[in-house]
Amino acid sequence: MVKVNNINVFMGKKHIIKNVSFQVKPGEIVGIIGPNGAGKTTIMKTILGLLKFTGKVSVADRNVTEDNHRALSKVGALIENPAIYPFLTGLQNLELYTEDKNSMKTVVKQLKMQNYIKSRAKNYSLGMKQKLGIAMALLNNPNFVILDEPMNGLDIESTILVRKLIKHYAEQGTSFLISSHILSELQKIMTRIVIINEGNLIINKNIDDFKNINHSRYKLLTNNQKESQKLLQEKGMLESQSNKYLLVNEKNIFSIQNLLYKNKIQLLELAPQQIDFEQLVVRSLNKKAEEDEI
Ligand SMILES: Nc1ncnc2c1ncn2[C@@H]1O[C@H](COP(=O)(O)OP(=O)(O)OP(=O)(O)O)[C@@H](O)[C@H]1O
Repeated sequence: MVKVNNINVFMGKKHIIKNVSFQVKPGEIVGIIGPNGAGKTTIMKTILGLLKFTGKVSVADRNVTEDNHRALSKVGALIENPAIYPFLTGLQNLELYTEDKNSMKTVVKQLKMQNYIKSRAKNYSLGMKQKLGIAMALLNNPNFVILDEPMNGLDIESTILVRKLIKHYAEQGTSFLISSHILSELQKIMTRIVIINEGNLIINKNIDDFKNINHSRYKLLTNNQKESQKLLQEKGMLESQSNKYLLVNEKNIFSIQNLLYKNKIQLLELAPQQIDFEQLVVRSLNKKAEEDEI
């Protein structure tokens, strides 16, 4: 559906996006994650042909360039603040962009905006404006939707609603590229994760593969941690340690049990290390920084 191939973006002399490549397949929900200033919005704008770039971007096999946006006819987007005319009603704003009034009404209903859609947008709250922006991105049955921080300003009920709606559209084949700082929100919907740091793509994985990559660590507790640590270090089997546990690799757990047994050390606990999604992302970012230093 969407192919981003080796793109580079410069702003002045600053190299903002560095050889980034990834794809979004039909029905995929790709979460784009990274620290502030990493380049997430820049990548989104590049795909929309809003910036000068080198490399190749294509949507449904048609190239997007800064001067040619024809490939984007079935692409919806919400980038930064939605472009809303304040003195028009929400509905009038939508009517400016819609090709089909029935599908527009469906989107309004899906986002539960009926109560205020006929009042002027200048009186909308932040969350109401955000929902109008999302509605604009979903107009005209898009086959690809870009959402930059879509949950900004939304209350819990709206967040759940938008999440369900994104899933619903994806099930019908619409692809999504979504950035967010609320990792737990993206975690619930994304099917692929792309991590960007300082303009580089450092992870591009199916979400299940991503969750599994760091599950190979086990935490170990024995009745003699000091001696265990020494033995494991000698054998090169100690990955790291926390206050309470020694951390080891799954591939060594049988050898470790033998080693402890031979040395008459009692095993108290040996279990997979549970880490949450946020820690996985932070660890991926740190790992890349460590590799760069070597
Ligand atoms: N118009 C511009 N001129 C110069 N530099 C820019 C411009 N727009 C963005 N940048 C720089 O490009 C880099 C990437 O910015 P971008 O907005 O893409 O990051 P982001 O990952 O979306 O960040 P955030 O999470 O804070 O929104 C930053 O270093 C930023 O300072």
